[in-house]
Amino acid sequence: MTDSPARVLSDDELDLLELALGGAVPPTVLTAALPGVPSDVVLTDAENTPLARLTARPGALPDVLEPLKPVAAAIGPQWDPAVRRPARDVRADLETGTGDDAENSVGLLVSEVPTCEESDTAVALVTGGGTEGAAGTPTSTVLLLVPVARRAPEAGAVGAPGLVRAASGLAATLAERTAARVRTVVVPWSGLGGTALEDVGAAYGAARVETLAARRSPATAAGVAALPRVQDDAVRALYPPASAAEVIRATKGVHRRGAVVFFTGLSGSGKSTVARALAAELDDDGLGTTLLDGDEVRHHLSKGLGFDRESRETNVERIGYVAALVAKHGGIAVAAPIAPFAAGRARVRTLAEEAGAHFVLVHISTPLAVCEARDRKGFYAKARAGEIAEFTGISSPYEEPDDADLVIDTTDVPVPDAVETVRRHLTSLLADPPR
Ligand SMILES: Nc1ncnc2c1ncn2[C@@H]1O[C@H](COP(=O)(O)OS(=O)(=O)O)[C@@H](OP(=O)(O)O)[C@H]1O
Ligand SMILES: Nc1ncnc2c1ncn2[C@@H]1O[C@H](COP(=O)(O)OP(=O)(O)O)[C@@H](O)[C@H]1O
Repeated sequence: MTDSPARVLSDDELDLLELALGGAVPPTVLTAALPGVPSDVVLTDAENTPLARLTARPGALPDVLEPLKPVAAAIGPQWDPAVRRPARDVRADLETGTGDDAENSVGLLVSEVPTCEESDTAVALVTGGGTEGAAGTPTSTVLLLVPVARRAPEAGAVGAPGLVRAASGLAATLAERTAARVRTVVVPWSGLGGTALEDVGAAYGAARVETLAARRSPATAAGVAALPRVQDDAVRALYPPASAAEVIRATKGVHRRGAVVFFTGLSGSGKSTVARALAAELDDDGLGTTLLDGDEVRHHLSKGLGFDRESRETNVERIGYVAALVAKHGGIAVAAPIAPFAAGRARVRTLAEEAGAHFVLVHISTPLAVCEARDRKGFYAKARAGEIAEFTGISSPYEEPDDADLVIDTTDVPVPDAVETVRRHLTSLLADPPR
């Protein structure tokens, strides 16, 4: 770790950092998007993981970007390392031409779930039929560029995992209907930084870039825009008004009983990693999920609180209060603080139950030795050296839960398995009828 000042990046800024680290945009684009950034700064995620260092050469704006730790990967198709690759690696593949052809390549931007019309457009673009590109020459290499943001999609919109799966469907269609070599490439993209998505696509190595959704005909665009209304109209045509209102309400999830999924465990045990991946999976299942990550909460809800027993109890109580509020209105709250004390955890269970919500206590029981060996943030080394007081597991206690609904040791349980265990448990609870 370095002692340079740290700057915690938002989800959108993290997307831009990942692009810059991968060589898709120059570091100056990142610098310009971080107003007031000092000339030597460590960029971290919301969990304080030092991801990169940004420094300035004399007399210039910061434009030297040095990776420190890899950006943590969650699970889901959008995080598959086979498709979420740095721009420079994708470009190098094209240029060294292991069966690829950089000169005769096209990048197809799949920024929205492709319609039938766009599948046909993509085939036409690749075979050279009826398009202005490449003068009728079939394209030999296709990059299906799928821009995905970390931030949650708007309610009702297809999220990142769904978009990647839909793009893979298009890749299969292209492989079937054309002779081109097709690769799906996930591009971290929040829109921040002012660079055009087409230019970012070009930085992945494609000779030209086409945006599929921009080629939608007015009729298709209007059809897509009208879909939610059409669905409700179909319900109204089948049911009398009072029944239709109930059917529409039910399809929008208004009646669902909420839940609080509360992770507890040592620092570095894997709470955030599993909780984040779980929240993304639940979102993808259409269950609106609110993530209350331990470290992130301390930047906002619990800003200024320390790590003495009383401050920790206050912190956990606040998390429990917000989580119960979310769950009371049918939402799913996923919280991941250390929550070292049994009394605080019991209080959260009570708050959730009083809100009529399900409560799941997940103990991430990864042993101290493993957490310390991971030391992603360098805190254990500092705690051992006496530079951090009252550090959980070193100089402050962790009371092991005896009431956990699930106990998962991530030493030998991979992230997807841990997520699946919690998801299965939660899904069976949510199958309960509403209150
Ligand atoms: N003294 C001390 N002890 C434990 N942890 C410390 C301390 N100082 C800072 N940190 C960082 O803060 C994160 C834990 O905050 P929490 O809000 O989860 O803790 S608590 O529930 O209030 O006990 C924890 O984050 P995670 O590693 O994500 O658990 C640490 O990075
Ligand atoms: N099976 C696993 N489950 C969760 N995290 C794992 C696993 N294997 C390795 N890790 C790593 O352990 C670290 C856990 O950190 P984090 O999720 O921030 O823990 P916490 O939130 O409990 O402090 C991450 O760097 C993660 O990549």
